[in-house]
Amino acid sequence: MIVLKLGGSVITEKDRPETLDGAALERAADAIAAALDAGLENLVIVHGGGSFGHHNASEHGISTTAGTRDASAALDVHGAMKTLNQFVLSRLLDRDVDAVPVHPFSAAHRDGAGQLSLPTGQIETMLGEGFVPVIHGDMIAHAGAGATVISGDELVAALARALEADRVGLCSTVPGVLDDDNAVIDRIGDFETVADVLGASDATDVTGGMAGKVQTLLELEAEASIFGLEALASFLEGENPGTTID
Ligand SMILES: Nc1ncnc2c1ncn2[C@@H]1O[C@H](COP(=O)(O)OP(=O)(O)OP(=O)(O)O)[C@@H](O)[C@H]1O
Ligand SMILES: C=C(C)CCOP(=O)(O)O
Repeated sequence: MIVLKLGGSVITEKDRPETLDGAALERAADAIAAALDAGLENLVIVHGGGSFGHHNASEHGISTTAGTRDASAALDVHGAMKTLNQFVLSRLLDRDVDAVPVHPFSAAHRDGAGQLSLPTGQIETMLGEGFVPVIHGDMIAHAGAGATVISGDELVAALARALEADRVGLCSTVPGVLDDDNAVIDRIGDFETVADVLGASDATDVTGGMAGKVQTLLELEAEASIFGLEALASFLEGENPGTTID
């Protein structure tokens, strides 16, 4: 079982609202289709927002903790994420990947303590029937707060736990987590050691950028890799490119 996130920073032009990076998405779709053709099974794809979702959420003052009870604001963010999801699906379908959507707003929620509930029976059934589920960062109902943002990174962690993933990969716009000299850090085992070099995203981002990503992945039992688009094929072939978080 592999849970793979396509970072919004890779598949979109993150600093230009609602702009796809078509060439990057096609490269990612090529690598995924080739891996499936070569026999890869049980792949769940998660994608982030990039320039879809983050700008809308930021304009409405919505984050993972600050919610809204205004349905049109929630649907503005959700709609942007569904638009991006449609782009991802169509590029995969063009390559004969049997990709199908999963929209968290209709399935997941947080309780009053912020604890996430994400049903996965539908995803397991999709996998069992040979589909490739494609789920995305979204809005979800949040008890006491209206609706808040759920990041793709949080979905990756929840899915990795629930599906007992063997491998977890985050394909981002950087070749890994970078140190002060912009060199890729090979392995990260605790937050404190790298806290000084971890920042937010360079672009508008309501879910915490690299710091949030590393923190979420450190809580996972499974090892996770953060790598760039050039290393996606090698990750899908079984290697651990970029930075390993364990
Ligand atoms: N030490 C670091 N090493 C690498 N990137 C870092 C570091 N500190 C901050 N960053 C920023 O983190 C960004 C990656 O996080 P971001 O959340 O934007 O990625 P993503 O998951 O690909 O996108 P999205 O959140 O839109 O899905 C990089 O583009 C960079 O701007
Ligand atoms: C709706 C939004 C903004 C979700 C974003 O998910 P992420 O890009 O993985 O942080």
